[in-house]
Amino acid sequence: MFDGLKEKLGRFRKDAEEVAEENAEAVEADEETAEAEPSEEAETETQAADAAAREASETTATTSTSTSAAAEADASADTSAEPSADERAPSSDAADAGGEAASGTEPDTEASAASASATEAAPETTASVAAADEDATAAVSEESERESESVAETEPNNEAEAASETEPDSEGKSESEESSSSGFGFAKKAKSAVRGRVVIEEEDLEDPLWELEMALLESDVEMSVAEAILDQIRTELVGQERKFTESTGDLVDEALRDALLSVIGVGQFDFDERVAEADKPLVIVFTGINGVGKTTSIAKLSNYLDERGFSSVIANGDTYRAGANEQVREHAENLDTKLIAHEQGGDPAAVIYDAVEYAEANDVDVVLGDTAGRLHTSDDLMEQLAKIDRVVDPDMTLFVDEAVAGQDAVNRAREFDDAAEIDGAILTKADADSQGGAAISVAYVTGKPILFLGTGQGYDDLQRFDPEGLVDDLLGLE
Ligand SMILES: Nc1nc2c(ncn2[C@@H]2O[C@H](COP(=O)(O)OP(=O)(O)OP(=O)(O)O)[C@@H](O)[C@H]2O)c(=O)[nH]1
Repeated sequence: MFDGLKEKLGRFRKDAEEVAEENAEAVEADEETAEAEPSEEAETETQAADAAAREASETTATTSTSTSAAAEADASADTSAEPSADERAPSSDAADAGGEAASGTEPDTEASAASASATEAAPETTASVAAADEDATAAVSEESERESESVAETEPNNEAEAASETEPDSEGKSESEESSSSGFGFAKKAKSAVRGRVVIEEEDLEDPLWELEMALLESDVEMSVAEAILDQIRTELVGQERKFTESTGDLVDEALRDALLSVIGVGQFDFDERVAEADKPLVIVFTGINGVGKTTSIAKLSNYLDERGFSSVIANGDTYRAGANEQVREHAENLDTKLIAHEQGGDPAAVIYDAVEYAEANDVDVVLGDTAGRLHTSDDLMEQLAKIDRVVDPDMTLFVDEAVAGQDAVNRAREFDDAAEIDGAILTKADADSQGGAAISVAYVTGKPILFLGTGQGYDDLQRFDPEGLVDDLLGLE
């Protein structure tokens, strides 16, 4: 059942999960960046530079923190693999915001950490990077320049420098470019990670969502329903800081599950409870077009009620089609259920009325009234339905159509509901439907619940429609 749809939803889950996972990884990596201690090796190699910088800072004013001074200091410290002046600008902001300073100096890899520190500051902590950088900046004397240079020159073979020469500041740049192009600031990412949360950008989900929309439409899901599903996924997944609990896959599944449930579950009520609590007899009339499985569904429902301890009488209100009485009689005999029928061409409202009287006289719990399959475009047949409504005033009108009819079934449900208001729907032949478009759309479009699915030709092949169970089945979450 609905295998094609399952496959399409599976594809979306995979794509969206990958996107979410990418972001989650980025957050984690950045968080490490923000908090990482530099390696011992890098620290040792840069102790001299650190000392020089500190010495210089002790002898000069520490309040000078202008960017131009920083650029000068950087220039004088001079290494081939220096981060850009901008990235290293020791503004007071940078000194305050450890995360951003870390981003600039990139101490998350041995190479870049060493590169940054060897030139001017020991990255004992991100704050100290900024502070030392600031101090070194202030120290623009020839002496400190020479000291820094000599320190750098005395350790020409260290691994860090070699690495920094072969890997200049490209990493730092690409990361800052990445941050700005995604509109997803590093600070926010890091903040999210620190709080154990993950943020997903709408643009990241654009492709998977577009593919999901196409997949839903291909599966005959009504356009407004597909849009409602997408909107809800967007609202739930995008831009929200969500607890990064189990996995990003769970996050996507949860959003998709909620979105599907919100459209599939519209108007649900407990059918069995309604029957149990109703004044007897409860009168149910069935509407729908020819050949979709109305008569078979009535027989199945009679069997379903019987299994739950409710008696029923079938009224053949299909006085229009030759052979209809024989078809229903066969079911009634098979199920040992009372049948009320009139001659072909009789008044359907009168047949159902008789069945109600029979039920009242014989303590029968439920009247199941068949009607002629009619095209929703046929005015007199639709008028007959209105007459049944007036004469019998049924407690429940159930619309029956084929799940396999997809979009057509959805349109018919809407039109029948307009002509003779329905209380719910039965979708037959769900066993032969791989798309699931009608099952997903009918309730949302009509505002009335799908109550049963026909899943075969046997009397037992009638399932209570269970939105949660269906969604879990569609998502393989059972
Ligand atoms: N596979 C499958 N076949 C079904 C299901 N429900 C009904 N059918 C078959 O669909 C065919 C039509 O069913 P009917 O009950 O005669 O349809 P109807 O809507 O009463 O048709 P009219 O009496 O012409 O209005 C029959 O062969 C049924 O066995 C179902 O859930 N699954």
